[in-house]
Amino acid sequence: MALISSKEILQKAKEGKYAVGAFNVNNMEIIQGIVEAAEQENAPVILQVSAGARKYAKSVYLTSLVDAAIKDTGVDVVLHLDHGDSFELCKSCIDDGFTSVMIDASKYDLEKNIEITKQVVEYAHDHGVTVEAELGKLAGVEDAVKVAAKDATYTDPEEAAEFVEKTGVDSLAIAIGTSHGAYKFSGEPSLDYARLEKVCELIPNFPIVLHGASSVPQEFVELNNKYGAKIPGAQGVPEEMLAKAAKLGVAKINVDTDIRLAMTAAIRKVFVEEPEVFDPRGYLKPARTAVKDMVAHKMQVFGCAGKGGLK
Ligand SMILES: O=C(CO)COP(=O)(O)O
Ligand SMILES: O=C[C@H](O)COP(=O)(O)O
Ligand SMILES: [Zn+2]
Ligand SMILES: [Zn+2]
Repeated sequence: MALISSKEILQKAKEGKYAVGAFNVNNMEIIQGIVEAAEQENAPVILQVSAGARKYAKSVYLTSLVDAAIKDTGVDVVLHLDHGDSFELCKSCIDDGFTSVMIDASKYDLEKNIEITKQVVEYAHDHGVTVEAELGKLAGVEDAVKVAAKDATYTDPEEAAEFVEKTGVDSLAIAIGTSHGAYKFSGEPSLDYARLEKVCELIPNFPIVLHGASSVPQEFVELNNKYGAKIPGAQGVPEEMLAKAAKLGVAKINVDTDIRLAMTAAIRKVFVEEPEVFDPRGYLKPARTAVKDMVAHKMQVFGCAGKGGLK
């Protein structure tokens, strides 16, 4: 039981044609819910911290809580920086004890993205830390975009191969039609599987990462709306599409929005149905259980349940 880098678990996932779930964490209940799900399902697990999460909770709280979760459950955990936007932030997280970092320089041109990513890879590998990078742009991508626009934002497979070769990065996030948040598709959900297959053909045995991969389960959306939320029309990536992506070569699948939806629905339910409750444990306990159950289900969908290090 330890904090581990993502090297081995993502390599095994790639070989086994399943994906490891990477879940965003912001507080104790979220960490507990996820790690308890990993224990129950005996699944490998990645806990990821965004710059915003680090600002909200502070590295020292998050790293201490993750240490406690490992002690409590015996589960191996990867502690990963999500969407690091500079070398300095990645370095700071490595110095804080993170075992994996993402350098997201996808907003820059290819040359600058390669340059910044290489700098992070050098420092990270010196410290036994794995690095994820990103090529292509996710945000604002619609399934109905015209081919020219689509080619400009989706990841170019040839460029991906060049990028991996030149940077020495350990995994790569690509854009094939997913996007962050609760509103992913305006029409029918669709992913560019052909592009994913091409990337995997050009860079074999290399872990591909899918961001913006929440499913936005309609049961959570309806529960939230029933108890006072206003999130009409929220739509995510259907589970069967994620299972297919994992089979085709995606080894890490990122989930944040579904955690938010599951937690908030559980809390709203208590507030509406039990208005006499004002002890935070009264609503945070069901919220934690909702996270655990949702994450355990994801681990089955991604195929990583049963692939963990527990005896
Ligand atoms: O990609 C993510 C974090 O990096 C999360 O994506 P979602 O918004 O789909 O949960
Ligand atoms: O990719 C983004 C994640 O959902 C993290 O979101 P955040 O920056 O609001 O913490
Ligand atoms: Zn993001
Ligand atoms: Zn992301």
